[in-house]
Amino acid sequence: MACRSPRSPRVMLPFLYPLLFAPNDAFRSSIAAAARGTRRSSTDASRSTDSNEPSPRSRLNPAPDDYSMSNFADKAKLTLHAGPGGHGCISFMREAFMDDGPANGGDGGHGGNIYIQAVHGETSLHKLARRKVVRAGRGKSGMGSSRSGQRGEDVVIAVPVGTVVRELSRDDPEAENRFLTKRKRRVSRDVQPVEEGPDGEPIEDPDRAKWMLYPGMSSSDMKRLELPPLPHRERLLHQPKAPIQLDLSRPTPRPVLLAVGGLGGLGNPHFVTKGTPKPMFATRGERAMSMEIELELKLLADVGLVGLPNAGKSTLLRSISNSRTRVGDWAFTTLQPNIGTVVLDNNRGRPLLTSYRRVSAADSPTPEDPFNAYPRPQEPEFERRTRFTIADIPGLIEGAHLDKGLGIAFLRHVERAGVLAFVLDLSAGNAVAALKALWNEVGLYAQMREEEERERKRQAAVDWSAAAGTDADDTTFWPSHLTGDYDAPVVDAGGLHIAGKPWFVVATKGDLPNTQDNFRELRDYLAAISRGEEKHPSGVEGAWTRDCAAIPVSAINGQGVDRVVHWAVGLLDG
Ligand SMILES: Nc1nc2c(ncn2[C@@H]2O[C@H](COP(=O)(O)OP(=O)(O)OP(=O)(O)O)[C@@H](O)[C@H]2O)c(=O)[nH]1
Ligand SMILES: [Mg+2]
Repeated sequence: MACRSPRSPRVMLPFLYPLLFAPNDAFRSSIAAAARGTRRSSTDASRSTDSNEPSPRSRLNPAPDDYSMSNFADKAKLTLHAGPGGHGCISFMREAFMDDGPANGGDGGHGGNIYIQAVHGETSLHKLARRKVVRAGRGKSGMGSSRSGQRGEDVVIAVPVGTVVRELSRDDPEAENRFLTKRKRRVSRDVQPVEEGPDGEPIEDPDRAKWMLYPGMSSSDMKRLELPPLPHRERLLHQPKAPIQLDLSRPTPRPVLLAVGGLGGLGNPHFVTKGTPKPMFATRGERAMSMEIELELKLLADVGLVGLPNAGKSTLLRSISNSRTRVGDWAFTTLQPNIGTVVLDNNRGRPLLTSYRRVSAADSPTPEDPFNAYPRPQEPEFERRTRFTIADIPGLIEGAHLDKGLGIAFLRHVERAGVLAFVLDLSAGNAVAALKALWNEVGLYAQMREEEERERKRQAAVDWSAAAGTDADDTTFWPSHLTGDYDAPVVDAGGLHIAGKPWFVVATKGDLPNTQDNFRELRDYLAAISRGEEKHPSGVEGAWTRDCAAIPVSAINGQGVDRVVHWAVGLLDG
């Protein structure tokens, strides 16, 4: 068959087989080296022994544009609007030979609820941060012929595992109304009810606004109309008490309720009595509650990498996981946290390491779970660990805890890691000094977080339960510090929640010349800490100093990195 291409097939050959047409041998050999996976110390031409040769690119020494980056946000503020209930209907049966039939107005549908659920697969809050407002569906109003309105659609907000939810404020008009009605009833029991205002005008009953009157009624009929007491209705789901504080540190098996939709109004058949066979009224649907919440994502990695900028954290992550994080020979290459997964299997079906992790909810780091989002097994369970995750964050600089550089905003991602790995560049000055500087920043950050947490707990001690929902009474409506029984919780200061974690040092760039002495000094310093001769570098009393190790690696060559995996797993298993 004739070739369809108008061009000669020879024209395409250089594109299809570039090696055959390579201009010189250097190009050919560099391709071959890359294909063999040969890794070479690179990066800095001045450091390189053969500075004229361009550094061969590999997975561990990629070009600065060879990386994958996705949108990422670790904070979001959302305004939630639960769905208002649909109104009840005022209607009467009309049929042939029955022009004045019984009441047959349908009930309004309930408003939609808003839930939150932590799921695997979500990795960022950027979509929610952009969305800002979440609305559940409004309940449809009831219709004639006893047709009830449709229920408003529920909304489930899917968030990544590791999201912390905090309620900032809420506005629940119905709860306020219930509280006021309750108080009014209590007052009217003791004092004669006042029927007229100062100008002689009758005071409008606040409950009156909850009724829908037949539109064809004359105004005099409306004035004369005696409305029955509002029916007391229990919601099927109770609005969670304020303030909502959730730590979704594991996937939630079912969605957790945040804001409950308003009840639908009742149709006029509900109010048929002997005295009122044709009620010309029905109730309105409840107004919806709205709430402002703050979401904060604390990525949940097993190991957190902490280091100065350009120390080689991302290269290390690439060397032990399949991460495609960006690597470059300048500070702040990494601008957002990356999570890499280390698979403990050499892909031959045989595990490289045997490791077990505890999966008991009761023993997990006590997530605040007032809504019983997690079923809690009593007995601790162990599960074979087949993988663990590592978080790589932007480098920390001195003063990071004062928000210098980028690191502080991301330290929260390593805050909850089980193990901290300090990555130190052996070729960049004294490693001991660098370790002390890093621990100093981390320690100060930890203290700052604890202070913040204390402040939050102090705020949470204020009981705004009347705004929370249905069971308001006089003593709980006012914040408890105003009623005099406020007692600030006492929390230990000192940053132990981070300094108490197991940690080790990865001394990287060991392939560069003149790094041995630096490593030796670092190793001796860590040994002295383990023996108790030196203080923990953070200076925090009672910090973890059991077995402080330094592992020399050359991440760019993939040398020594297996030990990092073994050591991390050893610490994770405890
Ligand atoms: N010679 C040598 N160079 C390395 C090694 N590890 C990393 N590098 C180089 O050091 C430079 C910085 O590496 P990165 O992994 O981007 O460092 P980082 O700590 O993630 O930097 P930031 O994201 O900016 O904090 C890159 O040019 C790497 O190629 C190593 O083991 N040996
Ligand atoms: Mg990096």
